Parts: sequence; structure tokens; C-alpha cells
Amino acid sequence: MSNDWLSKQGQSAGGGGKFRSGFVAIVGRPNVGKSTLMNAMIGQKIAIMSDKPQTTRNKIHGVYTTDEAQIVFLDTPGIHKPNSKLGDYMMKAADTALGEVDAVLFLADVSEGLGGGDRYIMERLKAAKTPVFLVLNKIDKVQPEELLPIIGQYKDFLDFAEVVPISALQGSNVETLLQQITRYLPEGPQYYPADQITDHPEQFVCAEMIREKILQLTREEVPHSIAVAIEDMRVQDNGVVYIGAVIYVERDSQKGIVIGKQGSLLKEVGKLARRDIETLLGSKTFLELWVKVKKDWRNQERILKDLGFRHE
Ligand SMILES: Nc1nc2c(ncn2[C@@H]2O[C@H](COP(=O)(O)OP(=O)(O)OP(=O)(O)O)[C@@H](O)[C@H]2O)c(=O)[nH]1
Repeated sequence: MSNDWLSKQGQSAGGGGKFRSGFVAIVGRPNVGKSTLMNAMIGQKIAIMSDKPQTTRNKIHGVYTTDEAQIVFLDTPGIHKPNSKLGDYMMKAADTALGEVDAVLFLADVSEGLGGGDRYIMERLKAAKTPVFLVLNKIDKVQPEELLPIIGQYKDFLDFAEVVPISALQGSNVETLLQQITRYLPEGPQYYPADQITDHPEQFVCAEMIREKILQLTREEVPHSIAVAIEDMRVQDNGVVYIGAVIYVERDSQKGIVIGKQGSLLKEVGKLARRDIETLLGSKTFLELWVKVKKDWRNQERILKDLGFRHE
């Protein structure tokens, strides 16, 4: 099955004139709101969101298109020091993203203050030749007069091309941010059709939606050792999309938690995920879920590749 099996047909590119386009990376330590911002800008749920750190593991391209410009966003994995092979993959993906872009959005959580994680990332950004924006998120959590001194702390560390305070959750200043980014893009073609919001295969997005529901419904320490693989995805004769997905956990005890009493938790995961997937695909969906134990999958290269983690 090809990856773009559900992709919409391309539209004609955005003509000549002064059309601007380019690639923009979003970096920031875990939980600063990268996925929330991506969703606020693109206006559709494409990146997994949770209140647990380090859940954005793959690069997700979100594409924002207007009559004048197209911005292709790379949602980089949370940058952190690698402690397993999975960490290695994340670091490489992030570095690749930084080398290819027209601008970098460094997202920071204004309510948490400048921490070691922020410094670590800014240190790496110092080497970047591309303009770096300081995007201070979660301004809804602080008083306006607190903002300026905080901005000062960050500016002492790095020379930012622009500073834009926002609330991704409430959508404040997100429009301004998009306008500012557009000013930094070169003249260029429309890379993607206007109705395309992500160039990731729908399979990946569906798997992330399932993962998101598990994270929401399990309060235990299970989530970090969970991966979801879509094994089968096809349109049936009756027009219903069939999806078969396997949830990988590391231990039998985790399997029990994910399944729940008499399958209750898994059933709820399926119900909630199906709702989101139907909205994404715009068609009725039949979702079947299995839970399998794969010991220490995070350190097994082959399984990582099967699950779609790749060096590029
Ligand atoms: N109050 C407030 N909360 C926010 C805002 N933006 C994001 N959040 C919350 O912060 C938490 C983390 O947001 P995510 O978008 O998942 O963060 P992330 O940076 O993508 O996290 P990783 O996937 O771990 O890299 C969620 O609970 C969001 O609802 C904001 O502007 N204001």
C-alpha cells in the first residue's frame, strides 16, 4: 500500500509574482507547547498533545498556505540529551531539521522561567545560520508586566531575529507570528497543494491519535514505553476505512493496564481515537486494536525502523 493513498489531488502551484515559501523548524524543550502551536497555526489536529513530556517523536510537517505564502513547518522532536537509541533518533531528526530551514522558532514556556533545557537548546542554536525567533508561549499564565524582564533574560543569551509572545492555547498573537514568519521567507513556489495540511502519511497521524488517547486515559507510568503501529489500513467495499493497529508495550503488567478491566480502557481508547480519525479522514472508520508485549523495543534498531523512525 502506498503511503499517499488517501492524499488529495494536487492543485496548481501558486503562480509567479511575489509568492513566498519556505521551511520553518519549531524547537523547544518538552511540554512548552510545540504541538499546541502547530495545531493553532494549521487549524487542525495533526500533532499529538498531552501533558506528559516528550511525546512528539517524529517530524510532523504542517503546511500553512495563503494567497501570498506557504510555510512548511517541521515539528522537531523534543531536544534533549539522548539516553537510549530512541533519543539518538530524536537528536538526529532535530539537527537535520535545523540545517534545512529558512527560520527557526525557539519556543519557550514563559510561566516556567529560563531553565537548563532552554540553555542547552539555545547553545545549539547559536551555531545555526538561519534567523531564530524567540516565541514565548503561555503568556495567559503570567501578568503582562512580567514579560519584559523575562524576554531580557533570553536576549542576553542569544541574538533573536524576532521576539513574539503568544498563547498557543488561546490563539493570542498566533496570526502576528505567522505574518512575521512570512516576512523571512524567500520568494518561492507553492510546494504543497493548498488543501494539504501534512505530508505525513495518514497512517502516522492515525497512530499518533491512538497514542494520544492512551496517554490521556492511563495515569500510570506506561505511556513512555508505548508505540503504535498501523498494520493494515484500507477502504472496504462499503466505503468504510478499516484500520488495524498494534499497541506495543514493554511489560505484561503494562499490557494489563492498557487493556483495562474486561477490555474497558482499550475500548475507550478505540472509541475516542476513531472519532478523531473519522474527522481527519472524513469517512466512517472501523478501528481494531491489539496490545502486544515487545521487551525493550526502544533499544532495538530494527523495531524502531519498522515503526517508522529513520535517520534521514
Ligand atoms: N496555559 C497554556 N497552556 C498551554 C499553552 N500551550 C500549550 N499548553 C499546554 O502545555 C502542555 C504541553 O503542550 P504540547 O503542545 O503537548 O507540548 P509539546 O511542546 O508539543 O510537548 P512534547 O510533545 O513533549 O514536545 C499541554 O497541556 C498544553 O495544553 C498555552 O499557550 N497556555
